[in-house]
Order: sequence, then structure tokens, then C-alpha cells
Amino acid sequence: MQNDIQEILISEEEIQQRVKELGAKLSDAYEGRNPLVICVLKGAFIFMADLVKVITVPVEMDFMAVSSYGATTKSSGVVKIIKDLDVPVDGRHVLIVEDIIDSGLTLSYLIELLRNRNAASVSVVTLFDKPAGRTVSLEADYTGFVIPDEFIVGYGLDYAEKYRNLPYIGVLKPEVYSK
Ligand SMILES: O=P(O)(O)OC[C@H]1O[C@H](OP(=O)(O)OP(=O)(O)O)[C@H](O)[C@@H]1O
Ligand code: HPA
Ligand SMILES: [Mg+2]
Repeated sequence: MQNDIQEILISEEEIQQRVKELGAKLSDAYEGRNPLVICVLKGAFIFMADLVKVITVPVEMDFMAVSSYGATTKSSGVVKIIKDLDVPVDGRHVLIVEDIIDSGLTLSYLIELLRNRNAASVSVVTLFDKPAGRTVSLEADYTGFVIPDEFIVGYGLDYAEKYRNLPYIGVLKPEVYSK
């Protein structure tokens, strides 16, 4: 698995440090609001787990699974709901936890969906933002790292379901895509 990585873009230590900073900001922002924190599966599962441990206000959690990439490095443009939320969001302060914003299609779809379900507020925290990938205009409320126009893997992010368990963010060797 490590042999497929061309370069480590962000180390495990850098990620952990930034997650702590985001947790502190969110704890201040959500003081007294008991947010519903929504993890966008599968990519965000590791970030979600690390982030909620450093948020100091009481939160509730739910999980939604969506997919639009499959075994490619380009979005299909169609966001498929694989698992919906278990709880209603109306009147709730919702915080969407994403691993990456690339084209922006996944998040624009989710934000619209949760607004239509009458959430009291919808905010987004993403660990990675790839502005060069955008096809719809969209910005997160809280961002960990802005990354260059490369397909990254690790810390929850996959290529064809592999590499999610790398503790750092790496760039794949180009030959891996063409195997
Ligand atoms: O801004 P976008 O271009 O929509 O890309 C970002 C989304 O794509 C990835 O999910 P994917 O569809 O690969 O599912 P996964 O989380 O199960 O890997 C990633 O985890 C984000 O949810
Ligand atoms: O760069 C990426 N890596 C992994 N999954 C992704 N989904 C959108 N962009 C990416
Ligand atoms: Mg994926």
C-alpha cells in the first residue's frame, strides 16, 4: 500500500494538530446550541471520530452515506444516497462533517437537502478543500487544509476503496490509476 504513494502531502502530526484547532473553534461556535453533527460516510469517518473527541460542548451524532466517485478520480456528478439519517433535522443546528470538498457536488446536494428538511442552521466543516476541482460555487464554514489539484488518499479518503487506513495524506503514483 505504501509503495503506491508518490509523496506524503500532509503528515499524521499536522493533521492531528489541525483537528485540535478545528475542535476548539467549533466548541466556541456551538456553545449552548447542542448541534447535530452529521458524518458524511465513508470518507469522513476518521475525521469525524477524531474531531468529536476534541469538541467540548455536548453533541448528537448521525451518519449519512453518499457516493459519487466509485472507482475513478472524477465525480460522476450523480450523488447517490446509500444511507439516510436516522433522526429528523427540523429545528436542529446541523454541522456537516466532510473529509474533502472537490467539485462541491456532494455538499451542495446535502446542504440543499438539509435546508429543505428545515434545519435551524446548516454549517460545514471540511478537513480538506481542493478549490481547483470546483464545478459549483461553494465554501465551507471551517476548513482544515487547502490542497493542490491532486487526487489524495488516506485518513479516510480512498481510491477504489483502498488507502482509507493510511494515517497521513498521500498523493498516489500516476501508474496506480492506470493499472
Ligand atoms: O466535492 P465532491 O466532488 O462531491 O467530492 C467530495 C466527496 O467525494 C468523496 O466521497 P465519495 O463519493 O468518493 O464516497 P466515499 O466517501 O464513500 O469515498 C468525498 O468523501 C466527499 O464526500
Ligand atoms: O482527492 C480526492 N481523493 C479521494 N476522494 C475524493 N473525492 C473527491 N476528491 C477526492
Ligand atoms: Mg471515495
